[in-house]
Amino acid sequence: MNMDDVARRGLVLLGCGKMGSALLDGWLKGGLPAASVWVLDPAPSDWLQKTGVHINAGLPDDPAVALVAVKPQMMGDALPSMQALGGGGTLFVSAAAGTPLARFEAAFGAATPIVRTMPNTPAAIGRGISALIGNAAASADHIALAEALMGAVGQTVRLDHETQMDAVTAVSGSGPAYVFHLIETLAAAGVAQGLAPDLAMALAKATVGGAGQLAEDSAEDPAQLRRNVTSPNGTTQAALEVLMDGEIGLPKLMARAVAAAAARSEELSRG
Ligand SMILES: NC(=O)C1=CN([C@@H]2O[C@H](COP(=O)(O)OP(=O)(O)OC[C@H]3O[C@@H](n4cnc5c(N)ncnc54)[C@H](OP(=O)(O)O)[C@@H]3O)[C@@H](O)[C@H]2O)C=CC1
Ligand SMILES: O=C(O)[C@@H]1CCC=N1
Repeated sequence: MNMDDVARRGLVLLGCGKMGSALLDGWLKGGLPAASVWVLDPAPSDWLQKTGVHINAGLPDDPAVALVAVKPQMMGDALPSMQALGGGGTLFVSAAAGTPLARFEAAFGAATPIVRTMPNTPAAIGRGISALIGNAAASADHIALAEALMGAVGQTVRLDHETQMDAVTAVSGSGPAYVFHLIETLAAAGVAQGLAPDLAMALAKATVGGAGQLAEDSAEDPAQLRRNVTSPNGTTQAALEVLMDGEIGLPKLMARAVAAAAARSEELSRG
């Protein structure tokens, strides 16, 4: 099974908020026909209504995939609308944070193939990364289908253990927010140094975007790329002495932030 099967049999998307929209945007841009998509969402956005997908309409009998993208706290209300698809030929994929595979097995039966994934919002431009792990009922074909689906909007990685999902969520699921905050704070710091806000924001966005692309494309690792910018006793060194401070610098701050996100993911999993 691949994206052609998804186009032929259909994809049901439960919840089309920020993450569901980012995924759908990426799939539609990648060529998935709007007519192959059925979305269930109580308040469809203007953007969604313009896409041409089926919205809150009767579901196909045997869609290839049913993807869950509602908040963990909404599962109890939302999952019953997919009940009819459980135990059939449909692969369930969950993008929800802090919601174990066992939660879906309880809703749809342990024989239902379910893949848990953690995507991120750069999926909207085909630059996401999604980690995946399946339940016992998910065959190699099911995992391959989930990989094709998430691979259509970025990179994919397979996990060995579901317990890794808390840390993955904290690094790549939530990670775009940390980077957006870096852009905000870098621009604000430029304004504090006398730059006009528009100019500071343009510099910050291009710097983070360009550095991210360079880190992905370069044969050198990020530590070496950092050293390449840092002239001895120059301007970057002056800044890094602040950022890399052992007590109040970024390493400790980032470790605390990621630990807080992972702890929250684990807490959500316990219900
Ligand atoms: N945002 C992100 O960057 C990421 C999010 N995720 C996960 O994706 C999931 C969705 O998050 P996010 O998109 O941010 O949240 P949003 O609140 O933006 O989206 C959830 C959507 O589901 C809708 N919804 C609520 N109840 C139901 C229901 N009963 N049936 C169908 N749809 C319903 C909501 O409608 P309404 O607003 O009207 O309630 C909303 O449109 C979460 O589980 C989150 O953990 C995973 C990775 C990254
Ligand atoms: O903040 C959240 O809970 C979700 C999961 C990862 C990103 N957003």
